[in-house]
Amino acid sequence: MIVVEGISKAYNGKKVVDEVSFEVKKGETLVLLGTSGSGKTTLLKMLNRLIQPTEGKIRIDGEDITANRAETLRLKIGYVIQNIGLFPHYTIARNIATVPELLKWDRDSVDDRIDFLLKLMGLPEEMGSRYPAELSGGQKQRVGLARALAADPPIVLLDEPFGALDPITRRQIQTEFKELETLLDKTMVLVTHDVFEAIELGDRICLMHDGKIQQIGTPTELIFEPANDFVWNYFKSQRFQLEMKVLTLRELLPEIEPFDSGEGEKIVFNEETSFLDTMERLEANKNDAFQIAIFNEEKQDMHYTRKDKLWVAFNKVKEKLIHRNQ
Ligand SMILES: Nc1ncnc2c1ncn2[C@@H]1O[C@H](COP(=O)(O)OP(=O)(O)OP(=O)(O)O)[C@@H](O)[C@H]1O
Repeated sequence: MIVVEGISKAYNGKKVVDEVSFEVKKGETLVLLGTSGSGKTTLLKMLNRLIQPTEGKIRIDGEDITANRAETLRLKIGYVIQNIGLFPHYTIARNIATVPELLKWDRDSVDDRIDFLLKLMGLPEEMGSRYPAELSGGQKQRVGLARALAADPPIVLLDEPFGALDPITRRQIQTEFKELETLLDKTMVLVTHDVFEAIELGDRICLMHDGKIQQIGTPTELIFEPANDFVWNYFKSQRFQLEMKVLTLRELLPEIEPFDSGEGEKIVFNEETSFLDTMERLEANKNDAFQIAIFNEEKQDMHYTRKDKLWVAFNKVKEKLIHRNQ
């Protein structure tokens, strides 16, 4: 667990991070979202002591992070930096092996770990002997993540980990990232200025502006219960799509009228799929004569319905959320 208490950073007397406090629970992903220059990267770098705060305290699992040497702290914190930052003169394998080698793992364990991580990231084994310049942007990004995970750190900090990727690759890697089992129990803090990425990956979002937290909460809270005008305006231009993105089929389920014709094509969705992703997948399917099956993993149960009934449920749930907050 990470506890940040009244952290500030000032340059030339101006606070670029201004008395920020929050907690990140074990296994939780907190996204730092905000406009350019709002202090996200500075805040992230204070968590692994790359930047020294002007005031405030940071504790990890109860211990002040300044209690030990910065190098010791960094060994348990994986870090994916902006623009990937691979060492150009090292092979991919050596890049991935950086931290295990610092930790003086034996050769066989390092080699096994490299093989495991290349596989995990969907990269071919032969890539280990290539150099960063011989990889595509998406492949480099995967290597950057593999390197951060190399020594299996309990905490991972990610600064724009999918920046510099085209939107299609970006989305694909985000989805893969979300499904990586290795990351399930990790405590993560991720910086992005991409609102959809924040909703996709964050358990909670911390929206920053001018060095201050404007709101911290679940994606649904930020969209449907904005704390102030800044938060409302920040999401305004994409509001409708964002409403579709934060609501999952699980949240709509109580309002979805069942429909089962018993025949015809069925498209199966997991409950955790967002309404936006559901609709995009349905739009891509030209044949309208299908049924929708929503799978509830806990109950191992299927809920059958139709596209128009999903829209009705979405509008009902949205109305309820809006009214609750008036
Ligand atoms: N070493 C420094 N000296 C002076 N000012 C700095 C320094 N580092 C950062 N700043 C300023 O602090 C502010 C916050 O920068 P930071 O990089 O944390 O923002 P950010 O939210 O991560 O932005 P971006 O999304 O553009 O990366 C900016 O105004 C920046 O110019």
